[in-house]
Amino acid sequence: MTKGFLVSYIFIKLAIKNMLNLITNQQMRQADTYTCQHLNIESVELMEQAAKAFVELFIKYSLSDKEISIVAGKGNNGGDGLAIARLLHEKGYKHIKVYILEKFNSASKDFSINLEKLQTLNIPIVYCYSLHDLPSTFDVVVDAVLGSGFNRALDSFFAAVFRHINESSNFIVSVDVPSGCPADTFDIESYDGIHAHLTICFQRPKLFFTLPESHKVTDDFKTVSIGLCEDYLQSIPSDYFWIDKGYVTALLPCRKKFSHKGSYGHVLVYSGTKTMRGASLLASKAAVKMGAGRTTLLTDAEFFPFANVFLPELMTADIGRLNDLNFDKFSAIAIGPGLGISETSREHVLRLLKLKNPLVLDADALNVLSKEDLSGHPHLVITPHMNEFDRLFGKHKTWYERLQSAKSFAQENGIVIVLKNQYTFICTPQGKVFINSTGNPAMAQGGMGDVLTGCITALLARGLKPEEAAVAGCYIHGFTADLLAEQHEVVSPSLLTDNLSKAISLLKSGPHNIN
Ligand SMILES: NC(=O)C1=CN([C@@H]2O[C@H](COP(=O)(O)OP(=O)(O)OC[C@H]3O[C@@H](n4cnc5c(N)ncnc54)[C@H](O)[C@@H]3O)[C@@H](O)[C@H]2O)[C@@H](O)CC1
Ligand SMILES: [K+]
Repeated sequence: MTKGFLVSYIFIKLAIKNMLNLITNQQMRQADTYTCQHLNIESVELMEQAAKAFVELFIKYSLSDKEISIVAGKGNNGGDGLAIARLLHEKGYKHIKVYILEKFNSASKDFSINLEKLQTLNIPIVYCYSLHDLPSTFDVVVDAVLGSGFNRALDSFFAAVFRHINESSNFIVSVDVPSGCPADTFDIESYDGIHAHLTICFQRPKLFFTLPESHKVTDDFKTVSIGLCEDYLQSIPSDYFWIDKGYVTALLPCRKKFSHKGSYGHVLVYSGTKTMRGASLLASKAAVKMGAGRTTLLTDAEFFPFANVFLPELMTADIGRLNDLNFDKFSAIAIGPGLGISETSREHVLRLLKLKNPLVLDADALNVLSKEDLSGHPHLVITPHMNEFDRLFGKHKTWYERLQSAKSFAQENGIVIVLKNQYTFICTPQGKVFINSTGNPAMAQGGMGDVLTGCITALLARGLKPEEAAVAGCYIHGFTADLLAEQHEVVSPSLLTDNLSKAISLLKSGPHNIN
């Protein structure tokens, strides 16, 4: 192992250590047991911590004047529900009612302890043996029937209760996981569990919630720390990591004293067809704003004046004199935005694939290739959306299957695949999947992908490895849009691009307010 490689290997290990590895329910239960033994606490204390963490977030939703119905099972998820009822009562919530579903064979120990505590308070408790014991409508429901212990198909009673809650509640907040959700098997074809408006997950988000299919199960999710031993959690092997701010900030290269434009790399952006040049301009502008030392747009000579007026920082190269171009001077190349589908486009992309330069392929650059063209390019990042991905790799029935295809292709062929999604998946040659936690629906507008391509290419040019550039590029792209979405209903690609460099400074320093 060379010294450079060793240093970067240790760095990646350390950096991964600081990120949330996503784990299964069963692993979470092991962490639960480990934490109690290691910290020498009773499991009921952990339940109290979980309930406190839930309540701390729940109260931010300003629901204290609403009628809160806690619907509880009799396992530990139900125990959490009872503790939450008590803690909300202590916080002054006046309209709390608890419904306990009596169709469990037995109650867990910690459920029973919490029931005893609850019975001493002035909170109505309804023991439900049939659907008729539940009210006809609910305002706010705290769903604490089934959590990670859900392990078999729902019988008709539970299915009917969940259907009733789904149909007659204004706002449903699930504790840890919506009741009846098979979070580890991803099998929701005939889902009959709770559909939450919000799920407050304990300690880790569930991988399933990052897949579009999860919209049947929860509209949104948030994660709270409940005090499980992080060292133990981090030691659990996982291929899935939730990207956080700290990880990305550590990846970003600094701008150093005595540096010059040559220190920050040179990006080349291939221009698109005459009708879609805006796409390559957006990618170029993103590269400039992302801090590339130089950015060159490869386009027809007749377009040079327009490009220069649009962005004076841009340099230009004549696509008509391609054979004279020395590609060695470019630290990273982007092709695809607005490229157009043609035999010439394919020739251009194949030519670039033969070079050693770090390369980002997006949009039509992917549409003119086959899966076979993509193998064995160690400096390659591809950024397909779902349709582009499925055209290359075949139709997929579910997002989980699609993710598995991307994960194995990236690993087997040594490339980075940025599979775009609300939570974009970055699949690496090491077989890991980094899941981007930033971004929002205000970004859904043509040109947004072109900006992402420019962001990733600039970071490649600035010296980041392909997987690092993809992770940091996606995070910053979404982070900028998240800040802007606080003030703008739509975050256009141009608006986002204009704010990239400001957002990077904020990311490094905080506070997070772009205006
Ligand atoms: N793992 C952790 O980190 C912690 C977990 N806690 C809570 O504990 C929960 C897990 O608790 P449990 O292991 O008791 O599991 P649950 O509370 O999810 O469910 C357990 C009960 O449900 C029954 N059950 C399972 N599937 C069913 C079905 N389809 N129909 C009817 N009954 C069914 C089981 O037989 C058992 O009686 C978590 O989701 C979380 O809410 C917290 O209290 C504290 C910390
Ligand atoms: K639940």
